[in-house]
Amino acid sequence: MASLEIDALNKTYGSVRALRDMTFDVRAGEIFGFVGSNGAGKSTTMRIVLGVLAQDSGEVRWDSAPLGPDTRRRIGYMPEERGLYPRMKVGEQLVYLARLHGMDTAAARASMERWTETLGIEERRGDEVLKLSLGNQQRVQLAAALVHEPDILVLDEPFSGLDPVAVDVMSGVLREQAAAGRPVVFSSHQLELVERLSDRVGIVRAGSMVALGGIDELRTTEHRRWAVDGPPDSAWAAGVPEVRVLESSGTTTVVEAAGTGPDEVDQAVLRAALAAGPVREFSLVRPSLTELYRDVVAADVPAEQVETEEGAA
Ligand SMILES: Nc1ncnc2c1ncn2[C@@H]1O[C@H](COP(=O)(O)OP(=O)(O)OP(=O)(O)O)[C@@H](O)[C@H]1O
Repeated sequence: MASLEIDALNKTYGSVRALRDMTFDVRAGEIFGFVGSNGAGKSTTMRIVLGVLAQDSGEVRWDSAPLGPDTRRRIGYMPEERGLYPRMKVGEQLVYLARLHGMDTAAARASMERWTETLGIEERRGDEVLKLSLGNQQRVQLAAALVHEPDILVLDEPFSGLDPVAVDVMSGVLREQAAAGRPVVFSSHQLELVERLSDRVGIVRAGSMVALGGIDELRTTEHRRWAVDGPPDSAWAAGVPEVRVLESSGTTTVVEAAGTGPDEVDQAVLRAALAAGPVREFSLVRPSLTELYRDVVAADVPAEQVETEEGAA
């Protein structure tokens, strides 16, 4: 099945190096969460995919072929800066956008009706966009990305500013789109949401991809921690080589293996705990995406990026 490949993109704005060899792929039928701090390069990458911005080098491919204007027309894009006509009515605007993408009037109208219903804004079809709340404007923006029935979805912060019900509606739509075999890439700073929704996640720092994979994959490779519910204090853990106590509360002790540690360190932990008393629970503690993100993003940023960004400020 076709996938969207972002291959070694580089982009410089004056003295700011926004992308350095940005590389990842979004596979057919998957939701890819694109995360990174402000200014990391997410919007720049998405704009290059859309062709609204040109890269200095690198390539974007769909189904192994470089992306051209025809394929780009098959992308549903939600730009960060949003792009609706504020004085145009919601329904007319969506029909107009669908027509621009080549749909005939009847299909455009049917698609507008379907998406406004799915997104809960059918009552607002006759209203000018600027009269809508911010959250409803965002629902219209998603409808605008979907109304021409695209094959690929590229959404820049689609969840920002949405209430929990709207987040659920939007998440449901993204899941359905992926289930229909489309690659879906979205950026967000809401890491719990990204963790819940994404099949794979890419963490960007200073214009490069620094961690990439399924959530479980990322969580198991970075940390080796165990929670033990058993002996009443954590003294038993002191004697286990290469292990330190992270937390201790009541009968629960959380320990971490130093470095990668030997493979059988979990067995050594369990044996030490059992030697001190009965163990009721022994489990691997997996870090959340937020913890992983902090570890990865807080690592040193290349000096060049810091200098150029300060220089540009
Ligand atoms: N039009 C532009 N002119 C000059 N510099 C720009 C321009 N657009 C982006 N940049 C710079 O490029 C870098 C990457 O910005 P980009 O908007 O891609 O980041 P982002 O990851 O989307 O950030 P955010 O999470 O804040 O939206 C930043 O240093 C930014 O200041």
